[in-house]
Amino acid sequence: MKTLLDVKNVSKRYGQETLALSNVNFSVNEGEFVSIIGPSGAGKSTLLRCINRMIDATDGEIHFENEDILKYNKREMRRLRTKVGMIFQHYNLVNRLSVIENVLHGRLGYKSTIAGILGLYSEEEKRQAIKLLGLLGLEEQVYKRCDQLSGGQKQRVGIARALIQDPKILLCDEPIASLDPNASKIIMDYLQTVSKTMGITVIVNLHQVDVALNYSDRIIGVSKGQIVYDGYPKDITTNQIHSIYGSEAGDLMIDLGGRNAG
Ligand SMILES: Nc1ncnc2c1ncn2[C@@H]1O[C@H](COP(=O)(O)OP(=O)(O)OP(=O)(O)O)[C@@H](O)[C@H]1O
Repeated sequence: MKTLLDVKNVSKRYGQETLALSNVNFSVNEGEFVSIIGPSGAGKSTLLRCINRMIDATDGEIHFENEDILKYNKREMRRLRTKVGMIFQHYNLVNRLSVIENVLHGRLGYKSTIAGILGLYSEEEKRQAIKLLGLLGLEEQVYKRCDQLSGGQKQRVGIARALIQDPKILLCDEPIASLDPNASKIIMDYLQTVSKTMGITVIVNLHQVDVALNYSDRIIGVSKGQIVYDGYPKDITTNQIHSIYGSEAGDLMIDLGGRNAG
């Protein structure tokens, strides 16, 4: 297995008081599906934002395809961003634009500013957008405005927009937090398909422990900015879930099927 991402001794401070990440270490292999779980404020979003350099880690190294991305200049950062697809809780779509226009925005990282502003996309890019929307079950929605879609459909547009970048990795920050259980299942199934059939690595921040256990190759548990679990879903115990969630654990409905009690 080839390592795609290697996070070494990463810390992130906001101002003087908040140490959001403290000496975080983990690596992710190509094609792996990893869920990051932990209570509110544990540092999950901060971690994803450091990986795509939306924010800068205060300390440590982040290697992506064996290069330290914290040393990247602007041009290298632009190249990195085309390889990293982002999926957001609130979709981050332009609601007044059509579905296909939103998907094509995923190509902007490959274009000059002028071509981007003028919305100049090739026929091949448009064909690819329509193909991806078809794969995500949105063939009927291609020319609709995004504000006419359900939450689950919007998130599928978000996935299509990320995939048209031709990414190596998808970073998904609470992708199902605004969705009902049915729509959530559809989104998680698509993310799993992306990982298994396209070989794209997926890292997903999740609040729902049961979903993380069902879908992931690996679980990373974060508490107070530190990794407190890194292993297979099948090996996680109720005690470990309690140590990840602390006092919030009692509110979680976790069914480990009696396998890992203790
Ligand atoms: N821009 C910021 N400025 C200052 N502090 C911040 C900022 N963003 C996050 N924090 C703090 O850093 C810590 C980690 O926050 P983060 O959003 O990464 O946690 P999280 O695990 O993603 O939480 P949630 O599940 O609620 O989204 C929290 O204490 C938060 O208040």
